[in-house]
Amino acid sequence: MDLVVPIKNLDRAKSRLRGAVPVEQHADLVLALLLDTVTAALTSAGVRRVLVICEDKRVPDALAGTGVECLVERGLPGLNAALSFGAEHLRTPGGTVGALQADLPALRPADLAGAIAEADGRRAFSADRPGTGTTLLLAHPGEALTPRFGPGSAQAHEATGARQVGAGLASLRCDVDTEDDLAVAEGLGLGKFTLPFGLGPRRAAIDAGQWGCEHRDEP
Ligand SMILES: Nc1nc2c(ncn2[C@@H]2O[C@H](COP(=O)(O)OP(=O)(O)OP(=O)(O)O)[C@@H](O)[C@H]2O)c(=O)[nH]1
Ligand SMILES: C=C(OP(=O)(O)O)C(=O)O
Repeated sequence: MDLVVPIKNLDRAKSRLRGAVPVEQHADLVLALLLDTVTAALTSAGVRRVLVICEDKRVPDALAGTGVECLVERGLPGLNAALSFGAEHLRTPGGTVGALQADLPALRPADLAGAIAEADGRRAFSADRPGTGTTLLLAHPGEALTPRFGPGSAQAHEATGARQVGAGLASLRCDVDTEDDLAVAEGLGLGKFTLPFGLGPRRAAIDAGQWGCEHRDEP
């Protein structure tokens, strides 16, 4: 099983998360979410290769030495095109390709392995917490990925013949689009890269006077 993970330009990515941290740390937070996701994925049973498709040269630099592969794309027309490009790069005869979202900082390798095992070689997807989006898509062995990510992608993937897996696997379903999502992920247990951006460490830094004054409770 080989997984492709898409990430756009770090300054433009995760716009709904803007303001969760001081503006100069936004790209670092996006990168931290990615690093926790892909390093967890690479240690999951059943996962062989993890390939990040990015738009930003800071990403391959940050992934150096992790074992996660990376290609910088230029000008592909959007998320699904980037995913298909990566999946075709990974595809081998009879091998399985999948797509994993880049914003799963609480991901536990056992949860990803559990979803892959539950799919048992069938085309499958895992929904996000609200149930409308997709955090993981697995193709049928040997077949193209045929991604349908975007608004309402859970239903769109179901319509392509994918069955839902991992309904009870919280860390796989917890994508982080908003500051509230970050708090939920923190409750599940953030990976080491995202941990410093959680509310707990930030609260401690605020109390110690080491955080941007716009985040202080008192003026
Ligand atoms: N390589 C690549 N990645 C993309 C592209 N478009 C979106 N992505 C990534 O695909 C994932 C889902 O993208 P979106 O839902 O559009 O955006 P987002 O960055 O998660 O967040 P918002 O800006 O808050 O919507 C994110 O990891 C994006 O960074 C693209 O054209 N190329
Ligand atoms: C693109 C998707 O997710 P998000 O907007 O949460 O990144 C999706 O779930 O298909």
